[in-house]
Amino acid sequence: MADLVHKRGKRQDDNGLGGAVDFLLANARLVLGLGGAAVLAIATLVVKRLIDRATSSPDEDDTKAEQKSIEESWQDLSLIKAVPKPPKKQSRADLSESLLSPSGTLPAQAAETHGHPTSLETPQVESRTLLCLTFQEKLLSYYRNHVTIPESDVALGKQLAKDICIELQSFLQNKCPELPFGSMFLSGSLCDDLQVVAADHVCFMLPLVFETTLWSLIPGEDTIVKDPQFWMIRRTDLEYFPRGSSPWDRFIVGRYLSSNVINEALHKMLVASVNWPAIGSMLECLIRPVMASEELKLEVTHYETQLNITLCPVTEAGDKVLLAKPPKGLVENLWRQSFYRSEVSKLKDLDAADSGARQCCLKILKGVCKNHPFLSKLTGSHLTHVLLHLSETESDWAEEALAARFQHVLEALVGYLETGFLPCYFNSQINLFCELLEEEIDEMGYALYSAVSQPDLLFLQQADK
Ligand SMILES: Nc1ncnc2c1ncn2[C@@H]1O[C@H](COP(=O)(O)OP(=O)(O)O)[C@@H](O)[C@H]1O
Repeated sequence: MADLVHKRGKRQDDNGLGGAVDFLLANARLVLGLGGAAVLAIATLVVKRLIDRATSSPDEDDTKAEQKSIEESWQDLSLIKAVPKPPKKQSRADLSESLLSPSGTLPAQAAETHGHPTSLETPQVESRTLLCLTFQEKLLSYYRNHVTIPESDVALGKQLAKDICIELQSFLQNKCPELPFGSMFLSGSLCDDLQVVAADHVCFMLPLVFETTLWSLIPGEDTIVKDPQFWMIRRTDLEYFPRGSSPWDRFIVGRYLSSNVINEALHKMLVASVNWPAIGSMLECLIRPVMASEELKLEVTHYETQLNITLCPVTEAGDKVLLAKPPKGLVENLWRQSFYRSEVSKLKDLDAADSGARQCCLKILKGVCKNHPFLSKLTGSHLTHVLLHLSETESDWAEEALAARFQHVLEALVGYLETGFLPCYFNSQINLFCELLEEEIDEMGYALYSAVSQPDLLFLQQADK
């Protein structure tokens, strides 16, 4: 009984909070204007959902509660939408349908009609077209003024990284001459002209060379994780070539080469063995290994320049590139297949073939996501795969179609977030969203859903930062 009274009391509190949030949302538009209200609404909705989650009692029907709160959230969002409210209740599942419905003329469609105006077009469509033209200009100006990094900064970052890379390679060779490392090299967006806003991070790829006869790959689907993005590296022929025959045998757990044990050994060396102060003073910079990090990271300060370096142990097996980067909080022996090289070269090839603006579109999106309160978990890799999927159905990637394509990417992203599944372009069984939390997916969904009808919001939130 006391329990029931407690629950009732709690529900009343919840209602009070929910009512206050709804009142706030309904009135924000009057006080703050549309843009301000939208920003406030997204933030408020996330808080509301967190409150919902935190206060919902465990014995409630979880599925029902989840469905209701998603429905309410989309309804709340319709309070701030610039486009007319859809006639029926919106749910997450209806979203892409309504975004793509012919009755709700999209800015993207309007942008495409711009080049071919017909006398039948209503003034309403023309004014939308005009809006989109302005948006195209805004995108290009954002690209020039916020996204693009001065060449001198890129060159400085690369030079600094190269110098540190040489020092680290020679340390590793001296410290562990028995381990067959390949030549360490610089990689990532800084080297592929795909970095945005600031030249602030780079990867050191450290190749691990294995004896092909002693190691074999086990697909992730055949392991307990059942995920095709991950692989295990199994030691074979232990009967004929006992433990110790391979220099990598000391990193075996069970019969498998442990990515985690290799990372731990390297972490120890980075933190305790490398003489960073000496290397730093020689290169006129301050180098600090990051202690509490799941990845192997170095923070470098060189006058005004800040550079984050990630050391990525990597091995190639046939056409596969595997990183010693196990899935978060799961089996430690796993190796992650990286599609970085394939995705970047595919994108560049497509642009080269039709003088397309895919890379420009990608960089604008990366710029937007980089400092966005809810979108920072969307990586360059996620965005690249969305662009590659979209390139299958959209053929016009000329710069003049940038606003339309940008809009389409936002819509496609909302669609993938709805299902919580972003298929890898090179293997549709792999879900590139699989490591995102449900809350993160929801937050991104809200932010992008509102951005579809008001893409300016994305830039507004940047300016506010
Ligand atoms: N040559 C490579 N081979 C395999 N994976 C790579 C390579 N270069 C980079 N990566 C992976 O790609 C990820 C993204 O690279 P990064 O430069 O951080 O791109 P972004 O700026 O888009 O985040 C890195 O974390 C790394 O794991």
